[in-house]
Amino acid sequence: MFHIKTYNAIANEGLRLLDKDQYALNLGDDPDGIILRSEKLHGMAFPKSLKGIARAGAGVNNVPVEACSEAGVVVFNTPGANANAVKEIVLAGLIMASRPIKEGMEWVQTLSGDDVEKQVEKGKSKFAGTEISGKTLGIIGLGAIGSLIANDAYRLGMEVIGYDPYVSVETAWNISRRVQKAQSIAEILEKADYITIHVPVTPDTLGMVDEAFIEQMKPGAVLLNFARGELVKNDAIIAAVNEGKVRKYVTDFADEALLHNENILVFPHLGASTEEAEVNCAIMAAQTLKYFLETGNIVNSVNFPTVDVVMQSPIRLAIINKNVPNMVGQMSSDLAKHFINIENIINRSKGNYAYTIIDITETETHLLDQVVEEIKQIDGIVNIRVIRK
Ligand SMILES: NC(=O)c1ccc[n+]([C@@H]2O[C@H](COP(=O)([O-])OP(=O)(O)OC[C@H]3O[C@@H](n4cnc5c(N)ncnc54)[C@H](O)[C@@H]3O)[C@@H](O)[C@H]2O)c1
Ligand SMILES: O=C(O)CC[C@@H](O)C(=O)O
Repeated sequence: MFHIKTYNAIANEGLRLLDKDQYALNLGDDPDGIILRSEKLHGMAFPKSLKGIARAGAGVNNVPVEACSEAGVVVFNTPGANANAVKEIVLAGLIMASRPIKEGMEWVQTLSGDDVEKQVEKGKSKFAGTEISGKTLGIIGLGAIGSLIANDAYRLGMEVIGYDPYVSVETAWNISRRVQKAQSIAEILEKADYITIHVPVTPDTLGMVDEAFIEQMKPGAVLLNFARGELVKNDAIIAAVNEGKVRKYVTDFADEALLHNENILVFPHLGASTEEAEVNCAIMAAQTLKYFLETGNIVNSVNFPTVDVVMQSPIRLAIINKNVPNMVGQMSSDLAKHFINIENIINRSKGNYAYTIIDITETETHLLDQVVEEIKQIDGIVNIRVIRK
């Protein structure tokens, strides 16, 4: 029986994939796996039982990924599962930044009398806006979300220019050839009337929108941030909005300092909040975690390499080890010492850690226990799991 702890509202369509005869949900303090959305796990002491954490979403900055690697906990996310939801809200943000729709709708509710229609026609000029068609949209980060926005903004009549020095080949294939490729962020800032950012928070991107970034923007440009609050220095953007250098700042990340400013549109982290995205993310998170717990195979991990091998032997050893020389040699020789036959072995690394799967022939329990203990003693082994078919 695997124990799974959940945080935040995880759609039932995902949770119901964890069959009741094999999985217990939110029972006890020793989970094998965690499924969460935006709950912050920084500072959490990991129970020894914990093997995997699945983020039902794209960003993993609420999970202490490095500490997870050290503890041998595999962290997964759900690439692309909520991208369409974010794309749609960004398109709404582009239009809301261009036309005072919300203000107009609030005003119309204040009217009364038989001549509401006449009052509307007389007063509506205060709510005229501009169009996005013909304007230039700069996109920083052409991943799952940025690439969808690029294609649709182009279809809506915008000139689109994108910057992403690490774009994946798969995503690049999906981006319309009409989307121009910028060589630098400076090129985007020089040309764009609207700038939208879709990069993860990393040491490189943290606070990327600062005074120097804003200084390079076209006067009166609009900035949209549906990626993460930490990417933008709030003091800098508030000052720029107040001075009129930035026409509007549209963000999905609330902070008290951003509220009650007519030129800052704050959404309550709604980017992924659609029925479809919540279901997609929950299903992908549950499937990925289940696959890992049951087979040891890793897909969609942010801290360990993809290792996806059909299990053809009765016993699998799934080992997390430091990425240092001679780990596989030492593990193999421990098995050889006990005349245990290896049917398949694979070792892949990602950064400072590696994952090794060793499929072996049927082995008596006492012998298996002994060899597992010996492998655990090898310097550089983080943890080892025995999975039976
Ligand atoms: N508002 C929300 O509810 C919501 C929902 C989903 C995702 N997000 C945020 O959006 C981010 C992007 O999501 P995604 O699904 O598109 O992820 P993704 O991994 O598919 O795309 C991220 C892209 O950013 C690029 N990138 C990384 N560093 C860069 C840099 N310095 N300059 C330019 N490009 C860079 C990568 O190459 C990649 O193509 C997530 O990390 C998350 O923080 C927010
Ligand atoms: O779960 C959510 O509502 C937000 C998820 C989003 O921030 C993400 O990074 O995918």
